[in-house]
Amino acid sequence: MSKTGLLRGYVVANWPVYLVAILLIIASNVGQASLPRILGSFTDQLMQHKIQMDTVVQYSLSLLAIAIAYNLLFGTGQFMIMKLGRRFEFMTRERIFSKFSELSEYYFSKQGNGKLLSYVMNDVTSVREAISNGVTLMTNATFLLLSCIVMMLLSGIPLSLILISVIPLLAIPFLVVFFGPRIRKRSRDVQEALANMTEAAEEQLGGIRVTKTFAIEDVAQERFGTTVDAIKAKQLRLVRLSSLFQALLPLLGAISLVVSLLVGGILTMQNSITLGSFVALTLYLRIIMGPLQQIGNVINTMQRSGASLERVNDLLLEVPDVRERSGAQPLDEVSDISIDHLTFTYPRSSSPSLRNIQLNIRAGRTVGIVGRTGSGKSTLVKLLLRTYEPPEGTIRMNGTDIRALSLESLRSRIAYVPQDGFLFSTTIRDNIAFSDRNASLGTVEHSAKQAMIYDNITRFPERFDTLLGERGLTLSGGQRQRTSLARGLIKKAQLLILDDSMSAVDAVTESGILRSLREIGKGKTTLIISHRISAVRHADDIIVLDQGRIAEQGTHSQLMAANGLYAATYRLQEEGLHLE
Ligand SMILES: Nc1ncnc2c1ncn2[C@@H]1O[C@H](COP(=O)(O)OP(=O)(O)OP(=O)(O)O)[C@@H](O)[C@H]1O
Repeated sequence: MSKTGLLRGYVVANWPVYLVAILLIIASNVGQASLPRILGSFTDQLMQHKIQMDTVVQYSLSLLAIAIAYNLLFGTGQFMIMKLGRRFEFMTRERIFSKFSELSEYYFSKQGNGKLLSYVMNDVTSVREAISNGVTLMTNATFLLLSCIVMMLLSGIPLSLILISVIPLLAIPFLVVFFGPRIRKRSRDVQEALANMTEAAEEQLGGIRVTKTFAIEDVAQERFGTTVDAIKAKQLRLVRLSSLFQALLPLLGAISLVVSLLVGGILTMQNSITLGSFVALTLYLRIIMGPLQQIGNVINTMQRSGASLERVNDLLLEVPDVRERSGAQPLDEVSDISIDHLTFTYPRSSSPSLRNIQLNIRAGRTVGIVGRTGSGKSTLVKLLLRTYEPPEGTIRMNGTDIRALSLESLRSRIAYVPQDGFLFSTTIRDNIAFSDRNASLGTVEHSAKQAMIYDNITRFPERFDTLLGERGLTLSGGQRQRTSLARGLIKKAQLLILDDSMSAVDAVTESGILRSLREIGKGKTTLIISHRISAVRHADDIIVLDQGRIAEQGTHSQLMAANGLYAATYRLQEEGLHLE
């Protein structure tokens, strides 16, 4: 797809409708362009005192018929084009959203949500305006102009007079060529500044609680002000240029009217042309002024939307970092997982986050992963889920490289519970039954019990139908974490990964959840990542990560006997518990 392929594709797919709409607009213009001719001939008959009452009525009815026909034809054509524009808007928003679902975490970490929202809102609207108003006005202006010139010739106005009068208009294409690209460039700058502002607004709103607790509203305001100032400057640059362009076109129209008055007036005085022709000529030029103003407007809009269209196209052309190979195999079940010489460096990072990891996880076992913050625990999980692509051949499930598996089958076999489980603005029930919308209330309740959140939920007046988020209740950090845990536990997956998912619960609740996990974990492979040794001590195998390497590995008792990093951490945490 080229830079404008999205729009071209749409227009090509809908060409019959566009064609009919454009023909209707053209027909309406032809009708309107006959007005001055009729008025010119009326003037001539008036001058020759040939006018009777029935002629006056006839002329009036002709004008009325033209007006009605114009409105019907133009209105229908415009409606068809506007409708296509709206459809384009909806379709593009859907395509952008589906692109968002395709793109990987790395892309989102580079862009920021505000910028992406700006694509969906500002850019798509701008393109829609151009293809709705733009196509209508451009067709209208071009054909009204052409029809007027043809009608002038048909009205018996001498060709030389028409040519002299329209000479100033020949400058229009040059102005378009000069101003067009410049307006487009400045429009792109404005759209990018708008995206930055949306991003800044989103960030400031997201962090408003932190800002308030630190009492630094002034600093936040100033930061936001800087992004607004950037838009102001860029928008001013754009407005200056587009206003100049828009003013020049009617000026050319006015010059052409002056020329026609001057030359036409002299010719009329010399009786070289009739008064009717003179009236018709000036009326035609007057009619042409409208389209000229419109063309300026439309070209401005089109240049602006051209910049937006390029941005939307760039987004749609973005190739996801993690993508499925052609012929990707489905993963039927997760049995053994083998990790072989896995070294991984994040795209914008200079040093590896994981170094030479060698690990075999047998089906049905529970593996604990502990390690200091930043030791690479979550990175390992992200690679298992292919949130980031692991190097070729380093992670295999049932002997198959996970890069050869279909993403959908891989992820649907894994229930992943992150530390900060995002909850949607819907009911608690819907949040828990996220992977299976048809799960019965009984199943949802069972998972809530396993995640030790059931009692909290039943204390809310609306129990599982309690709304969360913007229009509902705000859960505490620990409640949120356990609701997210219930969402993971309900998923019928063979591999369960808990990534520090119990960090915000107290020791008693944690031991309750661990009891449930031992029950749920039967026949499942479970990975428990935690800072707290209490969460992993009963695991079949425990990995201690340190600076991206496996520093120690064994059961709790083996690691305690080894008296290394694990044992030291255990003693420290036990001490902490006693102090509590
Ligand atoms: N998206 C990213 N881009 C670049 N570097 C990253 C990214 N995510 C994590 N890192 C880096 O990779 C290293 C390991 O991070 P990781 O999140 O895996 O640690 P962790 O052991 O899970 O830490 P914690 O216990 O604090 O969650 C850290 O040095 C971190 O800065």
